[in-house]
Amino acid sequence: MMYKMDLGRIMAFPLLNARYEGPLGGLDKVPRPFLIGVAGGTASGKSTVCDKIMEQLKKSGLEHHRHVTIISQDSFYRDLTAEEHERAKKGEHNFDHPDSFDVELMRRTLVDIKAGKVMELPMYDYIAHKRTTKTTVIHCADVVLFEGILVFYFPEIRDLFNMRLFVDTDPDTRLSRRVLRDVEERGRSLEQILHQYMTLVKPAFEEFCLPTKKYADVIIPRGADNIVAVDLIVQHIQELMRPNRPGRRQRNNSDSIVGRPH
Ligand SMILES: Nc1ncnc2c1ncn2[C@@H]1O[C@H](COP(=O)(O)OP(=O)(O)O)[C@@H](O)[C@H]1O
Ligand SMILES: Nc1ccn([C@@H]2O[C@H](COP(=O)(O)O)[C@@H](O)[C@H]2O)c(=O)n1
Repeated sequence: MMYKMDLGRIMAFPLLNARYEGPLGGLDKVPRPFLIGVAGGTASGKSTVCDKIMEQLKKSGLEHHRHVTIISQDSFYRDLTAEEHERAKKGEHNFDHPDSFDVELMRRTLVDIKAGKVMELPMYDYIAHKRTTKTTVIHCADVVLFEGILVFYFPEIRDLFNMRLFVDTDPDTRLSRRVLRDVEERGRSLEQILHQYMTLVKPAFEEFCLPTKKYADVIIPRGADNIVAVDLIVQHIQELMRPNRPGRRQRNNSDSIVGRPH
């Protein structure tokens, strides 16, 4: 019998829970889905890097075999109280603090995704400051990219990743991109953006996001402009997922890929 479990608007359909082995038969020891965490400051290019990785995995002809999905940590913002909502409208709610996220929901959802469950995740509306009725469905994914400012902050989330990337873009570049994006796409005034940035976003980046860079397997300077880094990452994923790869094994969380920074 199919039943629907409501996880605070994140739904799981356990009937469809059978682990998808795909056209390649056994997966050897490479975990599927292969879960990649992508962290970095606001407007560093996390989403753009994820898009490039997905695009290149598809371009390489793997689309017949590989399903790639991108999820945003923003789908896991806690619901705001009426009072918090009023503050958010003035750029005075701290969306960059770890307490802004529903970490347990995030963890359960990622664990379910790793277990092969079909999930439907709500998308986030930055104008209304809440999750929308629009959803992304995740099923049969071979590679899942999970991007967000604090995806490496929580140990219980960090430890779930098979690969960790940190997008390291100059703060001036990030601020200028954020201003343009938030005016164009998130319905913000310049004054509100700068006030929120200086009082909340920048201090939280320095306190909570930047220190998590040390957990990355690969640091990507300049984000999606760094074609070499993106190419190397894609090649590595392809190599890991190549069928019948000799010596393929489950990655230990302490393994380095290009070199773990200290
Ligand atoms: N390499 C780049 N060159 C120019 N603009 C970029 C570049 N990377 C991202 N952007 C733009 O900057 C903004 C933030 O990028 P995005 O990938 O959404 O960052 P994040 O996911 O880290 O917030 C977007 O408007 C995007 O189009
Ligand atoms: N209602 C919201 C929710 C989040 N933010 C800001 O978004 C940033 C995270 O998204 P990125 O794509 O930039 O990584 C974060 O810095 C929050 O300040 C917001 O302004 N309003």
